[in-house]
Amino acid sequence: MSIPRIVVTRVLPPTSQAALEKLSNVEMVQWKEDRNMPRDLLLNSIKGADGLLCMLTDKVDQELFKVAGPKLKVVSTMSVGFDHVDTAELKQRGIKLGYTPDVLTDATADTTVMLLLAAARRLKEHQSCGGWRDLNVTCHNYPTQWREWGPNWLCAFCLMATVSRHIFSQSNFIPGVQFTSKTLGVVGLGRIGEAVAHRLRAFGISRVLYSGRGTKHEAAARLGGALHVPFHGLLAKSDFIVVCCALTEETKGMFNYDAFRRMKSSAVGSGRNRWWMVLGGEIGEGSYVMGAVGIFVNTARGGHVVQDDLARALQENLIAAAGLDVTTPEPLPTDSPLLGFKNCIVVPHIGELSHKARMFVILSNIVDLNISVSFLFCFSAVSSCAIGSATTETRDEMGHMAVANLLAGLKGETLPHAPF
Ligand SMILES: O=CC(=O)O
Repeated sequence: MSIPRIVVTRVLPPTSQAALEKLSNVEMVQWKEDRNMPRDLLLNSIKGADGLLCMLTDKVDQELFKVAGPKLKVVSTMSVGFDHVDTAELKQRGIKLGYTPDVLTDATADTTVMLLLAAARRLKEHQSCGGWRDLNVTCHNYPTQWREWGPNWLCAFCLMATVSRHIFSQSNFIPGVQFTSKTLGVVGLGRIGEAVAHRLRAFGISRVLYSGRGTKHEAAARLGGALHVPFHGLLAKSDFIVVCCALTEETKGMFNYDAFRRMKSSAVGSGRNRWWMVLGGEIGEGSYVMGAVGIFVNTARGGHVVQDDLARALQENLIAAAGLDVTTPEPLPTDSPLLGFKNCIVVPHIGELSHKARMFVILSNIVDLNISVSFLFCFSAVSSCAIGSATTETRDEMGHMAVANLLAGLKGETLPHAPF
């Protein structure tokens, strides 16, 4: 019997890489550079291979299966999502699929809460601008001078802002909003969705709504009675919306202009909120509003969102703020309008950061806590960005699971972690 040939598209986290390197009786082609394996090289290498260990950034489509040929027995992806794999074609060819569920639930849920907090408390604008345009600060750096604390600083006194418009001229800071007594809408109450809701209950969220296929009685009960509602109901009733579902034909583009239009918003400037303008007279776009809700966070897949529609919704103040871990494409081009909004915080699906970029993020965050700037830098610093699961523990575990799936598949055994 010939030695099985495997293709591994990236260097794995240290301990699973070591395990991979110890394998005997396999012929391995591994892409060792700290960027995605070029497509033509992948196609070239996969010819006649028995197994593929890939990342969420590798497209495993008809073309790849065709080129691989009949020997391919297993595709092991080091990710929980497998929307990059053409599962219909894979099944038809009798190829097994391995993935890495569960281990990244906590890390991704933490990232979701981090983004929700950052968006809800307006971290990007408050931190980068110090709250005072009057001091001639730019929005991408620390202010040259911090304003002293005051009782109305960055707070939601709409009328007062109008009266003192000369003081607040041009400032368009929307105050933060806390979670207490608010409603959370979870799109997809799977493992990650439940973990997010569980965490946010501790922050004082009073009601959890969820949408998606079917009622999740057990998860709903664990959350103290989460309510299953239709998607449009969730949009209309939730103060915060988190996307935690898989990307499928059904969920692709589900957050379009119409969806954003249906979300709650207390941001000033949209037609629905004109009463604020009436009340507030001269209040400009995005001025002070009490408790801005209508916050959208996506840590699932960029494909859930029609990005131009999100930009338009932010532009028109249809929603109060957004937090994104995932975008289309990844990395997001540095000229994307989404990066320009003060109320849109974007982090690069940090899974595949290079060590250099990772160090830069860590250092810059520690040194000056300038999240927006450091992450922006990352976009241009690395070729492949994918954060949700980027903790050392999670990544190591994912690597081991991916190797175990690959080996089981090569031996024709049942994969330890398979989605179907
Ligand atoms: O996004 C991360 C994953 O699917 O593992």
